[in-house]
Amino acid sequence: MSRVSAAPLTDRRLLPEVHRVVVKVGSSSLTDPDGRLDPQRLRALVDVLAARVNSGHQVVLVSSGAIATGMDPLGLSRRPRDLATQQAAASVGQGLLVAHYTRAFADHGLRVGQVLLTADDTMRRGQYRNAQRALDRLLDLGIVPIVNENDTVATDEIRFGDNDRLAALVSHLVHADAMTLLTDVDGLYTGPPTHPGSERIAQVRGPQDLEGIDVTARGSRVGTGGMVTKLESVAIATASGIPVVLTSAAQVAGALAGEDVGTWFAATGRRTSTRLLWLAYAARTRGRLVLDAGAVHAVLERGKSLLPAGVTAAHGDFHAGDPVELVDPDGAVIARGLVAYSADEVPDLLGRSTSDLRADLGKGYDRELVHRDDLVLVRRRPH
Ligand SMILES: Nc1ncnc2c1ncn2[C@@H]1O[C@H](COP(=O)(O)OP(=O)(O)O)[C@@H](O)[C@H]1O
Ligand SMILES: N[C@@H](CCC(=O)OP(=O)(O)O)C(=O)O
Repeated sequence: MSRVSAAPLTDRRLLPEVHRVVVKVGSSSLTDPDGRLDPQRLRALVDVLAARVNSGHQVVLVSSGAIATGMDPLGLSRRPRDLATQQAAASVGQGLLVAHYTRAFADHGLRVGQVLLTADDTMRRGQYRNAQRALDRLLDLGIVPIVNENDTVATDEIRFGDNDRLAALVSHLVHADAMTLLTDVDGLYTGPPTHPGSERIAQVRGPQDLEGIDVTARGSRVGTGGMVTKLESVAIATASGIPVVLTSAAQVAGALAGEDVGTWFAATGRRTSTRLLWLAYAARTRGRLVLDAGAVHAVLERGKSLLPAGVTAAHGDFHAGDPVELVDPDGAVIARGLVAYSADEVPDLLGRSTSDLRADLGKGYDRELVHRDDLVLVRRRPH
């Protein structure tokens, strides 16, 4: 029987009981040494996930590997670097990848459903609800959703590129009890795993446990994000109450059984709105607003909206509704927010009181520059 609960899971030994898990597998765990899809590795993963589903649990699989799978049919010996060829490879590879999953899960009597998402789909309310409904229904029908980024329509500016952060947002979307990130290393190490002296970190209780850890080494040849995007993903998930196990695909059975494999990241916060989660951790900002000392105090200490009067400069080319950074007079980022005006309107507003703006420019120009509901304070990042 699976455990259904609103409180974050605090003990990894309870993982076998949780109802809904998201499992993200990276390209590096599905490929051979030449970077091509290795169907044996895919099957080994499916065997473990199918056993879990067949024992009454739900699994959402976030799988990379479309580009890697498309390399062979396109005659590419290396992973393409330019966006257009990556999109072509993903377009060819995604269908083949899902065909492999369809066959492998069918051997266990299970069906799969393909779900392709863009960053927008995990953030904008209309799309978000749609994706949530579809995923919920698939799970209710006993189907295993297989999620990937919709590579062919994602442009450079808005794409995730890696699936690590997508997996965290999907975990939030489906109210997962836990997330598992599977990669080509068996856990987080104190430094690049190939360096002598680097040691596996068994447990991370919060950002403080990550101080001094070197995650800058390039990832595998086929993967994209490396450990940096994995820790960003972990930060998103754990901050919204979802604990994470990071380990290798070879250890997935042990990880889901709650054994001491890989690295366990405890939940650090509670569920929050997806929009603010996105704003805090994942959105790419379009500009920055420089606050004076009074505005910094109002935003940080008094929970206020940001008014034009407290802003001394605006940089960037943003539209109303875009994410921007709020920085203090020294340039340190203190918050992120959705700005209510476009970049060309802002210069006329700066430093002016709302009554002055209303009298001069008319009603509508007395609104906040960034409303409190559209603002998140920037927490320390774990790297
Ligand atoms: N401190 C660290 N601990 C573990 N792995 C690290 C660390 N720093 C860098 N890495 C690298 O991150 C890589 C995994 O990322 P990536 O290649 O993007 O995998 P995936 O395709 O699974 O997303 C590993 O191969 C490893 O070399
Ligand atoms: N959507 C892309 C994912 C890119 C990728 O390689 O991601 P990852 O292996 O998770 O670092 C694909 O399916 O090829």
